[in-house]
Amino acid sequence: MSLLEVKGLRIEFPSRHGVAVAVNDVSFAVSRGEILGLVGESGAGKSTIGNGIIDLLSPPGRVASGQVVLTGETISGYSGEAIRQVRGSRIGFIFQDPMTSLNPLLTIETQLVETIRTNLQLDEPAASRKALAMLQAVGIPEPEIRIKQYPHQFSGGMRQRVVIAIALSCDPELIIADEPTTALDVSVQDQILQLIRQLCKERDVGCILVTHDMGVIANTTDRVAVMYRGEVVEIGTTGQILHDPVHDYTKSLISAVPRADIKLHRFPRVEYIEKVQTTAIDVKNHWLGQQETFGELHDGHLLEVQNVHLKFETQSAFLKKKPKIRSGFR
Ligand SMILES: Nc1ncnc2c1ncn2[C@@H]1O[C@H](COP(=O)(O)OP(=O)(O)OP(=O)(O)O)[C@@H](O)[C@H]1O
Repeated sequence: MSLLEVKGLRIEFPSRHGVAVAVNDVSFAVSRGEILGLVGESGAGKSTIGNGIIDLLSPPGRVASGQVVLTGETISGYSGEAIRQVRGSRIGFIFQDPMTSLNPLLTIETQLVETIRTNLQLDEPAASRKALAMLQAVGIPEPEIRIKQYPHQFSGGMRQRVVIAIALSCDPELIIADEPTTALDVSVQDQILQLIRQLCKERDVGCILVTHDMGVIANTTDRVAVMYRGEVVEIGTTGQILHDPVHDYTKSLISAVPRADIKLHRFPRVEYIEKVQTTAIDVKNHWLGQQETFGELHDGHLLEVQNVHLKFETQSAFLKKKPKIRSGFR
């Protein structure tokens, strides 16, 4: 039996203007000790899935249909005390910015001990011993001294290690790590990812790793689900996805990863075009950074270029205006 099964999940955000479907018919499974990457560009619905699994959707978000099953128990539909018992003790969370997860006014010891005591019913001395052991496990040097300190006395990477210690302190079955290294200095990003991987393997904890970065996927995950506009367009082992991608969108994500062995003289080539109507768009030989030279664009098409989105309502609008860039390279 899989540790976690997500079956046909649909998450909606109703508003006065209609219902935005953020996640549509998403299914995947995670095994114990497995790192599953959820990858896709901004707005693909990755974080919404993580939040939906543990009922942390920001209002008015709601799980409209589908099921989330943890070790055979259907937890979708849980609320109040039932979902609080799942959060923290059975599913741990690691967010992007460690400062939002840590209370700046409390020592690391207080925060770890409180979490452990709330979830594991240990007395104070036992919880303190476990807190110290967790700091050791995540590689904090001189943990007996550091445990008495406050978050601002730690570097960003060390703070994220503390957050990992808190997330794992209650022996969860699953960790959801949402862009856990995006806010960190490049020099420590890989160390943190390898730490998450190592601890999940050692402790047989499943992990959903949310990222927009194919480089992170390549170095950290066992399997990958590629998300595009709220749907999983491709799922497979990391090796399959990286070396033998099937979907054009996956191919475009992979080609956007900078490679040290290839010297680029020009911007990366446009890789992915979605036709929302039937007329073809010829964007061959046009390069990002030279948007004004795009040619042959036909009425009513939406053109997607890796992480750069260009939207043209009509051909005449394109001729009159410069294309609008909604988001740039990361
Ligand atoms: N509070 C909200 N209200 C309305 N719609 C929302 C809300 N939160 C998310 N959405 C919708 O869900 C979609 C997916 O958002 P989500 O944050 O899950 O994407 P993501 O893939 O995690 O991107 P990012 O990496 O930028 O966080 C958004 O495009 C938006 O339509």
